[in-house]
Amino acid sequence: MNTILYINNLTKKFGSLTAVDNLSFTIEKGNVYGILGPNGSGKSTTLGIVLNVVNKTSGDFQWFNGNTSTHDALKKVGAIIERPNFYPYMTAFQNLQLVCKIKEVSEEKISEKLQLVGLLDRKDSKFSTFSLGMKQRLAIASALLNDPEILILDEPTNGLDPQGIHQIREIIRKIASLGTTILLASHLLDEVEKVCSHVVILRKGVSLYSGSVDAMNASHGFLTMQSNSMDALEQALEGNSKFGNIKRDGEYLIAYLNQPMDAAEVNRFLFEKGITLSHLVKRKESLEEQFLELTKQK
Ligand SMILES: Nc1ncnc2c1ncn2[C@@H]1O[C@H](COP(=O)(O)OP(=O)(O)OP(=O)(O)O)[C@@H](O)[C@H]1O
Repeated sequence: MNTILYINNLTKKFGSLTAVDNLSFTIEKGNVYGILGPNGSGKSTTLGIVLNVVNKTSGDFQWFNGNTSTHDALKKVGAIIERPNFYPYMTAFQNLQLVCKIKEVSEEKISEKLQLVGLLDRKDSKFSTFSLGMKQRLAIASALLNDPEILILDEPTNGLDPQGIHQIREIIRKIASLGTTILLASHLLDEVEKVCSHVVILRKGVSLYSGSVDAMNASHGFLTMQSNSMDALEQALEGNSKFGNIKRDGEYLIAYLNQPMDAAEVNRFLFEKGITLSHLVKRKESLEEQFLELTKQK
């Protein structure tokens, strides 16, 4: 495995508030990672720490197997963590020329990157005439000028209209397909589901889930049940390790599965315990339901 970033027990406190709490995860080359969480869950703080603009309180992180200093490693990182800001009276091309000078890279890359973000035909337009979506696309082109190993984006589609959102997501997918690793922070589950292969779900700085989006989708689902003896039903389910979280929801009991189990097997198990069901429905949670469930708990 080719590790791009390794984060181990990272913690950031602002006074008494713990913004990032013992966070650990690893970014491997070639994947698209999402840090997903509601506002204030610590996404931007985490990105700030690994980009050396926020000081950590404890824990560590290591870029590229620790073979280079963070300062040198960050030369191989492209990041957009603020609203795109360029010179308004200069054209897209002129702005990127300036970035090339600062980054000490060849201007030959400019057309290639403008093409990638769909702005080549607007290269001679002034930045001030760009829509927010175009500004964001120019920022992506700018961050890619030195062909970074990883592109970091903080809420890349914030404030954009549906078409702008679609364009940015398509561009992210294209960049990933060309081999660049991507880390993006988002509060939009839908965005992470559409764009990312891996996800770290944060709530109040704590990681609730870390793994592939597919594995999360492949949860074993849950059952909604009703019986004339709800207490006996609850007790029977609690005594079987195949069931995880069990909770009352109005007249129903909801039981999440730890392992695969079909409705017939559940029915048989309960019947053998002397419990008959008046309602039994098995459902698979959507990623959204899982996300809401995860961020609600604890
Ligand atoms: N400089 C700071 N001083 C004090 N508290 C801060 C500072 N920066 C962030 N915080 C707090 O840390 C917590 C995490 O903030 P952070 O911006 O990392 O969350 P986020 O998940 O990126 O949310 P958002 O999408 O709203 O920016 C919040 O409670 C925030 O108020």
